[in-house]
Amino acid sequence: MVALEQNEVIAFIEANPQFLDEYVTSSSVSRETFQKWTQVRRRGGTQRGDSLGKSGDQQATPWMSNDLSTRRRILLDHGDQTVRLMYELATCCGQLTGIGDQLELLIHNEEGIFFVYKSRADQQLKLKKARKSPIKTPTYSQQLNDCAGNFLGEIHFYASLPLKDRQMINVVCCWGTAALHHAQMAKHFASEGTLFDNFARQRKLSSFLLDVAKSIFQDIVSMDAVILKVMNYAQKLVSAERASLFLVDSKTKELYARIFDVGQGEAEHVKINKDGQKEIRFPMTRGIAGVVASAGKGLNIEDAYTDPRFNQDIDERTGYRTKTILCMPIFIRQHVIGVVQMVNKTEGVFNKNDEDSFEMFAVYCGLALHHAKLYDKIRRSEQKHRVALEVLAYHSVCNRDEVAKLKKIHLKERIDELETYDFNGMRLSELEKPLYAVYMFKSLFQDSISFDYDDVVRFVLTVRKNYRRVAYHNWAHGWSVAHAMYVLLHSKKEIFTPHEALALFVSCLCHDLDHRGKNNAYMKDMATPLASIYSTSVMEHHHFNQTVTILQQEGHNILRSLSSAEYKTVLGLIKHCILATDLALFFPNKAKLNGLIENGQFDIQNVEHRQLTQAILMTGCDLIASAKPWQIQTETVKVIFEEFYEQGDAERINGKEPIPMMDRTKAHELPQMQVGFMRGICMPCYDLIAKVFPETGTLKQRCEYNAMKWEELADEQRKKDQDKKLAQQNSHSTE
Ligand SMILES: Nc1nc2c(ncn2[C@@H]2O[C@H](COP(=O)(O)O)[C@@H](O)[C@H]2O)c(=O)[nH]1
Repeated sequence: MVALEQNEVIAFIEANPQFLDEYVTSSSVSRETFQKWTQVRRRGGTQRGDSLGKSGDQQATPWMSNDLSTRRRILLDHGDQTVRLMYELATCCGQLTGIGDQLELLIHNEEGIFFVYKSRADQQLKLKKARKSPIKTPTYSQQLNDCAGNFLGEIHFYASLPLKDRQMINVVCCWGTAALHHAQMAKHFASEGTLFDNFARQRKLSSFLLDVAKSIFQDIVSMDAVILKVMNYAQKLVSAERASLFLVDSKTKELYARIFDVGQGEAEHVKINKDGQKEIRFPMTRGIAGVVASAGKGLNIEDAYTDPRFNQDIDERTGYRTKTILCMPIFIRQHVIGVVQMVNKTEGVFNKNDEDSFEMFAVYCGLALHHAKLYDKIRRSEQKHRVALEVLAYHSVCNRDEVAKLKKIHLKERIDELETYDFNGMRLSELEKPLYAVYMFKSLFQDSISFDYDDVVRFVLTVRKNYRRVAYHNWAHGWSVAHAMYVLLHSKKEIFTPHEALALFVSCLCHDLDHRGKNNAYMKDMATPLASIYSTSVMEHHHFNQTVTILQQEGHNILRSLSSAEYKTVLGLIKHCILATDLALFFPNKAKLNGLIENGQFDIQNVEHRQLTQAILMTGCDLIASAKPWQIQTETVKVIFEEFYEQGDAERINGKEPIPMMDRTKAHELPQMQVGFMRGICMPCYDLIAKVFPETGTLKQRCEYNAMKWEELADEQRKKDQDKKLAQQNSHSTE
């Protein structure tokens, strides 16, 4: 192997700078040799890494020494001096790369961009405004950002830097800026005791507050239980011998102990019994707790008996000797609702940290109290609600006499008059309607569904009881809609399965349960409780809910022979059908079904198509009055508008202008409104039904006839109005 001349070696290295870096940092060179080399680099006055910037820091900064504890101390002691820490970081980079005299540190702040240098005179760091256009361009710039990504400054290198050095600087600066962040945090905490104690305390406080939050939201059982748990935490948090919670009695301006004397460790506390025998109660003008509750500010008392405000009575009553007190107000919505008091620090007095932690604890205590109060309030209102439901259920369920009375009446095998849409349910007596409803149920399902006859009787009678005595949306309407569905199902038994037919019939009978004679728009405008429960189809959701409530009453479950899966399916279909009676849903349903039929895609065996058909059938039955003989139509419309006008009157009383249809001052426009309703809703509905079930064509014809009759009346009304107008004009002209 030929030995190379020294100048050949130097020429090669200068021509291949990365070779030296790769060789020096490879395993060919031992750690000791590497460190010896870097020490050598450190000693030379002009050698790389001794100074920083032009003025240079001639005093070498031992970043390369083995023991960096001194440097670490400098970092921690200057945690709040960002520029100093950045200077140290730049110095470190200079030493690592060996070009400390060929780099500069620039910092950016709201006043501009500045060079950082150490003055030779006093070795202090100085800032010098940087030129807008620098004299020379750095070969490499390392950005320095803080942990939030804010730009702090940059280190400019003016010597060529191999890739490895740049990567090393990048890594060091990443760690350096993170260390800078933590040094700042540490400095902040260090002002209140040792760094690590504060971190430990913060960690303990955080886990305590997290536990409190968990106990509030996860295992809340009662207000006392939560408060007791919270008090125990707090007592341990500030190492107090005892803890007490006093609540403000705003009526008597007193404080009373909700939980008193939560002892160290065990869960012993003086539970306040209901008759108040042991209750600790005193005026808000007395004691440290009274002062804190009145002023709304915390107090840290180092020697209770030397403080004139201290109330010794309680010590005398309990035989306990109070020395130190830490007392904080508890706020809910800016009001002091109580005070929480820690007594006798286990060692010494309560310090600043205890005060800070306890202040934060008091917030959580307020949260716990507030939540517990809300929870107790909810629990009480739930009990009240349950009682109300029990009372309601008792009075809204049919009684034995009603059932016996109905069962006495013999049901004919067949009531054929019921098998036509023209049947006039209005002429039935209050007893015949439920009887005929039971008959229709029996006639439709006796061969397909197993049911208890008495259940059906009770169910029908209770459904009747749960319709209100409003002008139109009453039991007679429910019965009439169920009758229309009966006629269809009786004539076309094969269309729907027994369960589908059952759902359809029951839905019609129940579809307006507990209707108040007001529509959904009214319920929403008046912000009624129902409107706050249901966001869409308010009344229809309520009608369904009432149906389920009745089915759940003892002796009313007409579906009890179904399996749980069948029951769930039928109930789901009942919900679908009742919700479909919301006229707002008719239009999209109609458009969909018409589209399927016109495109030749309609398939009655398709589940979705069946449900659409069921929805349109519900609307058709719901509006059956419009397809009844004219006499029945006019009688029904009379009560419909009576109900409309009552709603309009209620809206006026509440300062709202009713729509014309509900405005009794526009009663003369009724015929025209009916024309609109018949032509715009009823006719399209029956037209669509006839497309699916051609034999229902009579409904469409009857509806057409009624629409024409309303048009005649509307014409007559228009003529009258014109004559009246003419007469008025003539009378004005003669005057
Ligand atoms: N203007 C008219 N409105 C009518 C008529 N028949 C019924 N209706 C209204 O339609 C819906 C039906 O839904 P329901 O389930 O509540 O009965 C309802 O708002 C009725 O007031 C009519 O002939 N004219």
